[in-house]
Amino acid sequence: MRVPIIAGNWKMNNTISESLALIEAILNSKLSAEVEKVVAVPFTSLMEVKKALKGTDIKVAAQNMHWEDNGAYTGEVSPLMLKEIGVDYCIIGHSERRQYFCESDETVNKKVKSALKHGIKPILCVGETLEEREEGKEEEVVKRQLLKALEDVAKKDIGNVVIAYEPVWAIGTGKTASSEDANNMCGFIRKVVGEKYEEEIKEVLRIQYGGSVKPSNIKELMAKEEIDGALVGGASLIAEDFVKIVNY
Ligand SMILES: O=C(CO)COP(=O)(O)O
Repeated sequence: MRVPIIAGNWKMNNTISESLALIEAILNSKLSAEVEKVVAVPFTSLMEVKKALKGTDIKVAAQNMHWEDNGAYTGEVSPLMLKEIGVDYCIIGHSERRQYFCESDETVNKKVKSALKHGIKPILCVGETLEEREEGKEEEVVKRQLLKALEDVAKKDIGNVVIAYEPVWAIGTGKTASSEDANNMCGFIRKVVGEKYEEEIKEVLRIQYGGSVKPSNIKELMAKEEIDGALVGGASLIAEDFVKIVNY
């Protein structure tokens, strides 16, 4: 049984006080205990949000990290710093980081390995652009991203990796991949990872869909065999919507 995992990616939104107000609003509602819940908040809010969530079953994620423990990397945040705060997960390789901040398959791989080494669970993002999909290359692109990101990742660690399939053209655009397309790609991801490791991995690997997930489409997505959760952007900034998505 794969426990469903719904994560809100706040992106570059919410100051510390705004973050705490959103957490308070979320905690005012009853959230399903059967779903693993994660909020990926800006670095500046991590510590306060972690404290505010103490005693709840909501996990905290960073949205990025450097792969080195420390060093001359001005402006970067290391896994040790995240670990001390008690961060549980870290989003790695989000398409916005690939697109705007030169994140490559190589740096994604370094970050995934570093996160695992430090006991931070990566939420590894993969997904094709519209152009790549129109050229029929979506599987080729996602397979390349996956195999490179998981290079030298040991079999014993793979159960701690969550994969998020986020087609770039569906992010923040209001366009959702059809539940069939999302399901097919999540199935393809499961197959690729199963081939790289072993068949049993397929049973435990959790794969999220991300891209314009809303209260109105979550049920249909989660009903699909291969989709184990969602990585939610815009809708996770509205407490009521996030709660509805978690309680799908
Ligand atoms: O990028 C996303 C989550 O990481 C998806 O964002 P939206 O839900 O705003 O489309």
